[in-house]
Amino acid sequence: MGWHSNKEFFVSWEELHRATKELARRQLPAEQYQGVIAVSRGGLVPAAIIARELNLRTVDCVSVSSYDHNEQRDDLNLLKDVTATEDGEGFLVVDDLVDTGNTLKFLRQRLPKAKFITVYAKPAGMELVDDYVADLEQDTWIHFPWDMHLHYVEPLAGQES
Ligand SMILES: O=P(O)(O)OC[C@H]1O[C@H](OP(=O)(O)OP(=O)(O)O)[C@H](O)[C@@H]1O
Ligand code: HPA
Ligand SMILES: [Mg+2]
Repeated sequence: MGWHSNKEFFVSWEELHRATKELARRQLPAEQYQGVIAVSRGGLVPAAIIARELNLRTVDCVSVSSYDHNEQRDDLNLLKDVTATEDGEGFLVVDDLVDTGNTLKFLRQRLPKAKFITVYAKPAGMELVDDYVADLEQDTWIHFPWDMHLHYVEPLAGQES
């Protein structure tokens, strides 16, 4: 868990789909875009949904690796670059969330003309993103559906002490 906080926010597949479709709706009209760039890996599922809703068939991805320095991920480098565009003009860059903003700060240098959108945003990174659907407090850890598994929970009556 490392730098995880006490508060947790669990996102189901259905809720992620709903929120990402809402994000797509806000990007209309679709004709202003040439394609979508997913920020791998968290942005892959949201980017697929955005591309489907906006009928964009050019989908590229970018992969960023980070190193932990005193719990701050401040040293980023490109593991996989974008080939679909030089500067991001006419492209939507999609990620699952912006937290500290380090990932998007780095990608804005690479793709200065792109529009950056995320499904969720925390306060520290909000100004790095052009649009998002829901904001959460900085000390809330978001759990995405691909990181989870359904499991049994005891009934309330069985939890009485
Ligand atoms: O705003 P930041 O503080 O940079 O944090 C947000 C980024 O961190 C997570 O990705 P991560 O690098 O953990 O990799 P993953 O997408 O492969 O899970 C998340 O998917 C965002 O891309
Ligand atoms: N959840 C999942 N991945 C993350 C988060 C989060 O809250 N912040 C940075 N990467
Ligand atoms: Mg990511």
